[in-house]
Amino acid sequence: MTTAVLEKPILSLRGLTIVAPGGTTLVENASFDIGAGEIVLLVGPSGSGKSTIINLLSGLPDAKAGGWRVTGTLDCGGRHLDLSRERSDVGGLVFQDNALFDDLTAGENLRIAADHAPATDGELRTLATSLLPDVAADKPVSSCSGGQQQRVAIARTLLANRPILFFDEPNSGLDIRSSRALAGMVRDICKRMGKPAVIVAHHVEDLLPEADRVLLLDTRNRCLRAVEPSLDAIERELLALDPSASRVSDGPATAEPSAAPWEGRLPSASRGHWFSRYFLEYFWVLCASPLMLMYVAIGGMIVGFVEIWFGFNYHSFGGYLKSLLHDETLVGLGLIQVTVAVPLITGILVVARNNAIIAADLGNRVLSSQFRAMANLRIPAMAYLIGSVLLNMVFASVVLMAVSMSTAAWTSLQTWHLLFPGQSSELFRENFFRVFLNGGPHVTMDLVWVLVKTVTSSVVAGLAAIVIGLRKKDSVVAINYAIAESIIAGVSITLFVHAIVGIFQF
Ligand SMILES: Nc1ncnc2c1ncn2[C@@H]1O[C@H](COP(=O)(O)OP(=O)(O)OP(=O)(O)O)[C@@H](O)[C@H]1O
Repeated sequence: MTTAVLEKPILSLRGLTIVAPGGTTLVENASFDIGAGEIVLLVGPSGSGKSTIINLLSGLPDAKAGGWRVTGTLDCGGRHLDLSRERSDVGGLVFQDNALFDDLTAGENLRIAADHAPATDGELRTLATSLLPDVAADKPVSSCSGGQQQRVAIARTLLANRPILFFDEPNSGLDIRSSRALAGMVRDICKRMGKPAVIVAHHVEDLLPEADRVLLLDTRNRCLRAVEPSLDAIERELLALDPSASRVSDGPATAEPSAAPWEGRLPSASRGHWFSRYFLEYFWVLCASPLMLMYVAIGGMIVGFVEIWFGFNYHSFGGYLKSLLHDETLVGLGLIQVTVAVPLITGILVVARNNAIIAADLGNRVLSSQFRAMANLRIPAMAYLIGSVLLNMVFASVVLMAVSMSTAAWTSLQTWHLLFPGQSSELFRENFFRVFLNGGPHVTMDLVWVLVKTVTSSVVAGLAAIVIGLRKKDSVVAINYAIAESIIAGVSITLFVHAIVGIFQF
């Protein structure tokens, strides 16, 4: 472990130990100092813990959530933090994927950071906006180029006004010229602000000319140590840690990497396999998840209770004729429950929930370019995803209807027992299901109509959710709108289909 000795460090970290949830120690008792305006490159094998360290120092909750163990102390700006108890907030982090707020304009991304910063002076704002001469403040970030988005992300982090800047692989995916321009920009920022920057990078060549120091995360000794800031030296050190890596830090962090864990793990599979893979994924979420089953079961129970309770207690002839008209009332309530009430309520419940899921699922796939990736990889997205969704909407409508019908009938029976204690369940069954037990062609037709309206409303509502979900999405907010739209469209379609079929039915 090496501790750089600086006259006036901005940040002093002592005894940093990080243990990952699985029990792997990433660093042990590491210490380092960073001085004003310094640029430090943090290098190390893939998976060694570089991002974890800068996330931790930037105060990101997930760096310490879920079983991570961290110890060490940090001194920065006159504050002393015990990292085992306190969260560090000394770092402003530029995320690898920029993590811009895509529902805000470029200007708003900057303003919201400034508005939540401890203090931002005019000079800082000038510096931040000077990075964006070619970006209009009212430009949506989704229409900025990749380079512009990165500069918006850097400017936003500057305005957060934290003592140290952290960059997580800022030059991955940049060409040499852009990568050098980025390094120059970071140098300029550090000089003008007098703040240090720590850059996590795999491709260090273009960043090295601007770096003051290089720190290596040594996976063998689990320490952070200084390395000569030259490409040869860095390459040598990384190869020593991971002899199988052919290029700088592209190999995994394990001491003896091999392809063994992958052996036999990539068997080829037919299209049928992939269709069923997606089909089962949607089957679970749209049809068979315990939450869904519980949801429609409870829906059915409420219908079953309400129908019998109010059907008898608010009979048009009052309590006087309740017993006299008992049998015929039960017949009517049974017919309405099976052919109208349960299909309608269950249809609405299923479509509302599933349309939200479909719009969210497809919307996220659109936003994260998954359909483009599928097209590029010649994966038939329409067959796998859309086909699976529609088939599952049909399944869900029938299966869940059956669940809901059962719980509705059971609850009706229990409610009837409450109202007519001592009567036999047989009496209930004979009358409640009399129309269906007697059989006949009109009964079959009634049940066919139930099936028609159930499946039709589910498929048409599902199609609406698919169309809405597949529309272009620029932001998370667009997905939220799509979810709301698809619920409204789905429920309206269900009401409409049930009303129209009801007219034909009776
Ligand atoms: N949520 C998590 N739960 C368990 N282990 C995790 C979690 N997140 C990361 N890790 C593990 O912690 C280690 C360090 O991850 P980290 O992302 O910090 O590495 P890195 O050096 O930045 O890697 P790379 O250079 O490939 O981005 C890895 O071995 C990773 O598998």
